[in-house]
Amino acid sequence: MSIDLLPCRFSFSPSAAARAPGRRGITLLAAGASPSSPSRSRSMGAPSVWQRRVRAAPSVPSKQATRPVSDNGKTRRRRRRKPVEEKSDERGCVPSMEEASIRVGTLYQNGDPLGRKELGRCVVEWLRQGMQSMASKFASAELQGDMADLDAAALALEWGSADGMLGFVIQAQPYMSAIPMPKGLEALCLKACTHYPTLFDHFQRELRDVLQSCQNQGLISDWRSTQSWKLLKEMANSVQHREAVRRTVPRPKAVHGSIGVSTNKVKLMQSRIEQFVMHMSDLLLIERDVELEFTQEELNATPLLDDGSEPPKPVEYLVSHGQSQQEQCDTICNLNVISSSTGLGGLQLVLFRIEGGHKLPPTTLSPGDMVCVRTCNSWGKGDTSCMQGFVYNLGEDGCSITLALESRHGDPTFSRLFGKSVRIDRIQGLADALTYERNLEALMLLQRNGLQKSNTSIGVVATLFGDSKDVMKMEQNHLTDWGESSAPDPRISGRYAFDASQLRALSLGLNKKRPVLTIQGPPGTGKTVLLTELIVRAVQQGENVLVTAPSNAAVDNMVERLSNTGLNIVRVGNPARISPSVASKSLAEVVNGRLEQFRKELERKRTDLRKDLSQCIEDNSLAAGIRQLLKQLGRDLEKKEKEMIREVLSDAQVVLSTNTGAADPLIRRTCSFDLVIIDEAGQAIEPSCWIPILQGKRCILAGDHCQLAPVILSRKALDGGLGKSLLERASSLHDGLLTTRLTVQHRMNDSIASWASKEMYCGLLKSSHSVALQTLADSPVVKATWITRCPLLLLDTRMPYGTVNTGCGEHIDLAGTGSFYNYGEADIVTHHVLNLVHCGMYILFYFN
Ligand SMILES: Nc1ncnc2c1ncn2[C@@H]1O[C@H](COP(=O)(O)OP(=O)(O)OP(=O)(O)O)[C@@H](O)[C@H]1O
Repeated sequence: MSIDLLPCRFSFSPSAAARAPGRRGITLLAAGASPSSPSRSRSMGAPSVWQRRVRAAPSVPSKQATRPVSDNGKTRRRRRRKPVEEKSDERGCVPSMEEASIRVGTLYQNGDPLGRKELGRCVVEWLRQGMQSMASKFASAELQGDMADLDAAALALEWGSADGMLGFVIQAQPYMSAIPMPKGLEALCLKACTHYPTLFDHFQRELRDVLQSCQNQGLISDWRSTQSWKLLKEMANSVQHREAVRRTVPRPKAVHGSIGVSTNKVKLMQSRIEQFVMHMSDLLLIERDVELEFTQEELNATPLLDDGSEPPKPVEYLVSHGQSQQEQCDTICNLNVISSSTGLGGLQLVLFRIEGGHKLPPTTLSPGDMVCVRTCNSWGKGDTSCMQGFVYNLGEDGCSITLALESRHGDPTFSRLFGKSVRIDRIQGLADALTYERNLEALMLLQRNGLQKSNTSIGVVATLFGDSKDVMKMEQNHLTDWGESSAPDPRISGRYAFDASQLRALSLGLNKKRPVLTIQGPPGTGKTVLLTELIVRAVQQGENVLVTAPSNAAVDNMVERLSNTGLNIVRVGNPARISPSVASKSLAEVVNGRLEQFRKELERKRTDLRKDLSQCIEDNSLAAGIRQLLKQLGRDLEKKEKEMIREVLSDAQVVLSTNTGAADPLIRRTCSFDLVIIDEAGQAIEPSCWIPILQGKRCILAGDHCQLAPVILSRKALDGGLGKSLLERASSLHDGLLTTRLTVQHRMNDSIASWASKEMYCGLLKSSHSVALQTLADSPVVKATWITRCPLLLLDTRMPYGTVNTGCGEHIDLAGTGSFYNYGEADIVTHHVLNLVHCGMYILFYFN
């Protein structure tokens, strides 16, 4: 998973670890924050399983320092590694032909760590270096004293679960990808670095070495009594861990019977998946590094007070005189934590007020905005470590703001907020650690489970990674069917008179035996209308549906459309990011609504018990009993909430979330879906689509890859293919078998549509006769003038012979943003819009 697939040179340099995130400016400490490559000088994230509790520490033992030390303090060199190190110095670690030809498929799948025999020395050495870097990071946290903040029990608990083990594998990836893979052995490396027992084995060994080295340097007295080692042992003793590493029965092999193709073909598919996963993981990491870099630039760009003008009263100054700075930067300084409570889904809702009871400065922050939260000094200068959160709401009194944070009490960074001055900054491009982790996790699940018999989406995976012959074979074996559905005639719809291309899409989409359908629809061809109809009919034919989209706005749009269909729908997601217009369908609101009575009753009991407690004269057993009862009430509420969430989700006919949101354990653990529908799929990167897809038996992707593509910041990731959506990839597979096109647009005058049709859609986009000739003047509220009768107006700012009109030349922004300005053109557009408004367009717009 390295970016550059160079032949490996195993001359380990401590720089990989020394350039650890903690050395650099800001360290993002979001809950679930994921690591970025520790060896990339530009990256700044840090391992999340660890980092959730452990801040990146600067000093990392070097290779010399990590040399094993015997208990008597003398250096003991590990004999079995010596030849590798010596040889690699001479010629690099170039695999032999024999090694390079090791078939990944021949590796056994049980829980024993993979050894040198299976992996070969180059891969073993590669693993060693990656795990050494991770172990060094962990040990340095111990040296820094940050381990004291660790909630060891919680960490052990987390580790001792299937999720925790997967989490460990994910956390290890950046360290592994920081080390170039031995050339020709990439698939083997990928296999090894996703095999939990192997990774754990190497990590354990390296941590021991690092700690021993610290002892040798006099930095710790006894490596065995360090917290990190004890914690590791505790984890290793957990039942889950032991089960995972001692599984002697091989994992169920990919069963060709369930997709009807030969074992060899399944192996080929698996190796295609592995290559895909490796490539995408690389690209995700590259993109994440650039996001982090961008984020840091934004954070660094947040202006601080001018050093030369020291204000006498810093808080007053910031609140009054510093308003414009704060407003401009969407920053609020000098906030204090007032209270915190747990919201649905485990989010911490933290209420902040400005010190001294001042009003908040004017701000453009609004609910749903992503912010960075950190402590600051009285001059507003922010700390280097920050947490990620969302604006939940702004207090009506204008003095408070509530943020939803994913971090919890007990997390060092979270706890640090209490009693301190806090500042929050809106960061437009704040790298979302959780999204990165979830995308990566989806890729790993695809690789690990994609072709397992137990995987409900095996048909989808086989279709998207098999060749055309495989797809034909699946059909011959009656496992799939690519024809139209035999469901009730889709022409009978109370809502729309669908055009022929829409009817075909409906019919294909309702075929339960079709694993994949992509619906490509140019603008205005009725994708949203069609999906709504499809969902209603899918539910009618007994399917339960997961609907996702890359953005919250697109999901909310679908929620709105489905709201009046009578279906039982639930919108899952961060309440702060759900549009108020559909909040009534959100999981939080539905659950809260159903629990209202229970809560009231519980509150009444609590009040009575508190009254009783206040009447206890002594702190005797009666008082203790009452306190116990109060605690029990809290537990009852938590339990009831969980039950209710489960009930609401399993009752729902349609669950809606963003692609990333579909990884929410609430959905994963509670629901299984017959059909997954991804709207605006042309705007989603492929890894994110695998999050929902792996949760359903079949999938439908709708969108238009000729419109907006996924937003990718890194040129390298874009060139590598991260910007190519699954919609686009699937449309070109199997001679177009997976795709259908909507060809009639129902929105605009034909003069507009035909231009788009010619330029973008090979002339295939036609206009519905109901709109083909319509102009603004046809509206009863718009005055008919030449402007409103003109369906397409092109304003050319050039003079005859090509010279540009005065004032219409382009100017580059002198501030160096790279933006261009054209005041002349802006004037012309303003003038035109004013003309339209005078003709009544405002009223038309208002009613439309
Ligand atoms: N069969 C139809 N008959 C009449 N009107 C239709 C039909 N299908 C779609 N429309 C109308 O066409 C317009 C565009 O539909 P819709 O928003 O579903 O298209 P879309 O493909 O999702 O658009 P976009 O690409 O902008 O997202 C809407 O006003 C819708 O009511």
